[in-house]
Amino acid sequence: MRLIIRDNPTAVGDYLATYIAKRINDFAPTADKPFVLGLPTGSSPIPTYKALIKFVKEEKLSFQHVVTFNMDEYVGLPRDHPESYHTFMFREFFGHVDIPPSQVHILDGNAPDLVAECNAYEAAIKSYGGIELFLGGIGEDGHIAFNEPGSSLASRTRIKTLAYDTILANARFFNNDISKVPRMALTVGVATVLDSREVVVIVNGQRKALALSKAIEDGVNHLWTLSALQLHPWALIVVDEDATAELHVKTVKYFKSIEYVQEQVEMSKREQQKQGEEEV
Ligand SMILES: N[C@@H]1[C@@H](O)[C@H](O)[C@@H](COP(=O)(O)O)O[C@@H]1O
Repeated sequence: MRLIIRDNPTAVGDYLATYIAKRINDFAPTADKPFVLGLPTGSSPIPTYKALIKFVKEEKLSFQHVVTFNMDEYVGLPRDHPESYHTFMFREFFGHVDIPPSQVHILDGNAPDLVAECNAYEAAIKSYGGIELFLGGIGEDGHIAFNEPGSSLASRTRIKTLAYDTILANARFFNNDISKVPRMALTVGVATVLDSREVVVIVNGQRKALALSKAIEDGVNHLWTLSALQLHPWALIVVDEDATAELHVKTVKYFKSIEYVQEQVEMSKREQQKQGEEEV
């Protein structure tokens, strides 16, 4: 697992957008071989979405051949409600990039048969050969998607009852009226996320500092479902300075040193390449 620390949420967003754009461009997606991207909602990904939109406007990136799967959706909230994750995604991202709407997948929290809806979602992910990169956010209790504390680390897309802490945290999107926050959601499972070839998670702010330390400094534990990332062969967590508040100084120094060494390696690769080009 790698941990990248940036000064603030905007710098986190810029880092992630550059990272994701490079992954998509290097993949060189086509209609027959689309790039399959998992996406989150919440305030954390907004700076990343803004920076990605800018790349698309500057024609440095295209979502023409990108297929997306969102992490979760509330149950019972009308699709066009301002706080549904459908509305959020089109307002904050899809409405501003060149993705054909037919390539967007978001769970339907109003489906007549919610279990069938979840099973069909897993099947749709499989039909595309799995997710290439899953971008995620976390809750203050360390939940990834809506995999609340105690969720099975082997879980798949399913219906989840929300933890009281999550209902309280999300009340800010419903005029601070707890009674308006849906009690249930559909969410991809921890195993769905772990099946992706790469997982990238955003953690911003001091209120998520404890979750970050539990997830990376303690063992794998279903009470902090983000910790399951320790089992993933290619996981990256990008955080702002505030989110590191509960980490040991040693942990922060260790991950910063890894990034520093990586930069040195890349710099010397670039220099060798330049020298080679000059010799030709
Ligand atoms: N189900 C979503 C999560 O997928 C998201 O990661 C989290 C973080 O929200 P924010 O980024 O606003 O803190 O909110 C909800 O709980």
